[in-house]
Amino acid sequence: MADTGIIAIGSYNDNDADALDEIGAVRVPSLADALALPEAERATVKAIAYKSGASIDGEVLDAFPALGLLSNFGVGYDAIDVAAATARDVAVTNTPDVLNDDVADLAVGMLLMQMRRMRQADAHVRSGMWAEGQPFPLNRKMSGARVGILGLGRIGFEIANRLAAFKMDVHYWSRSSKETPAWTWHDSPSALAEAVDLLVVAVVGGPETENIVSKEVLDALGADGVLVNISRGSTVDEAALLDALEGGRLAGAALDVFENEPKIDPRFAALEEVVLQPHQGSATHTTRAAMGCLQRANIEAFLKGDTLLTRVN
Ligand SMILES: NC(=O)c1ccc[n+]([C@@H]2O[C@H](COP(=O)([O-])OP(=O)(O)OC[C@H]3O[C@@H](n4cnc5c(N)ncnc54)[C@H](O)[C@@H]3O)[C@@H](O)[C@H]2O)c1
Ligand SMILES: O=C(O)[C@H](O)CO
Repeated sequence: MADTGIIAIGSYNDNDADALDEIGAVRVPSLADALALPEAERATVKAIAYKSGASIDGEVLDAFPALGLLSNFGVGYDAIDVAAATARDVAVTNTPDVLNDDVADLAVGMLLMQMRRMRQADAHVRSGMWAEGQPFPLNRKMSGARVGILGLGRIGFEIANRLAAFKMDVHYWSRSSKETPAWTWHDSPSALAEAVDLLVVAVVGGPETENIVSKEVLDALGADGVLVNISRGSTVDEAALLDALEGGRLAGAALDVFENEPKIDPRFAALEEVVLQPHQGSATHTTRAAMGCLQRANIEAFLKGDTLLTRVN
């Protein structure tokens, strides 16, 4: 174990791996590998650079008794039991804001891809059907539609801004209404779904929002409805979503996140009107580099005793 007391858990790209090596982190591929380190080595760990969806609870934290910082690579920290960390004086940091644009861009792109059937249109051209004179069937207009954003946080706000530029009638649900006079607040997810045709989920994951997009919400969205999810798979009742799509009670979906990633329910792949993405909302070179910098900046601040940049507890 390096004497810096830093371990990096997870799969990092080459640039991040080099930068982590430079600050003296010991890299291990998974949480299980970190837990398998000898007790004497785990006892020296002061800071963890974390990049994994594996759950960290109190029992895991107890395996690192000298831990003071858990620096998460990602804005969403639903895999981490923050209350358990706080109870053990472990600070938790994340990587907010630097990824807002990319995630919002992907959400808008997925919606456009679903509505204009761009995946099917691409296949139509490649297969030679267009060249043979077969027209591609007409599809659905996106500009001007009624859209709902479930969770008007940092990313939700960026999505709403982009969709407003598509001349959409923007509605939202958040626990409280915001200073956004041009956009309409609703007092429940179902009321929001009732008012719109397209619903974009941008709320946090975790126990409090589990299945917040319930069967009731999907029914309220209705047979012309399209659901976009870039939040976490846990926020949508996936069984209800699959039933609604298969039964024609929802027009389509565009999903970047799933309940059981990356081994998603095979029923999704059989659905023609569903766009599937491999949880790649923030996955551009630029943004991943910024996330890595922020993760390491928190570790460096912690080791120097400075104020953490993006603390969540
Ligand atoms: N697909 C991707 O690659 C990707 C990338 C980044 C973030 N995300 C997800 O997007 C989420 C949102 O990120 P953000 O930076 O906009 O976060 P944020 O904290 O700024 O916004 C989250 C929204 O959820 C709401 N919220 C928080 N706790 C809630 C609760 N208990 N009940 C109901 N609503 C609650 C907040 O009020 C806010 O509207 C992340 O937590 C993460 O899960 C996904
Ligand atoms: O929360 C995030 O930042 C993304 O989902 C990457 O994990």
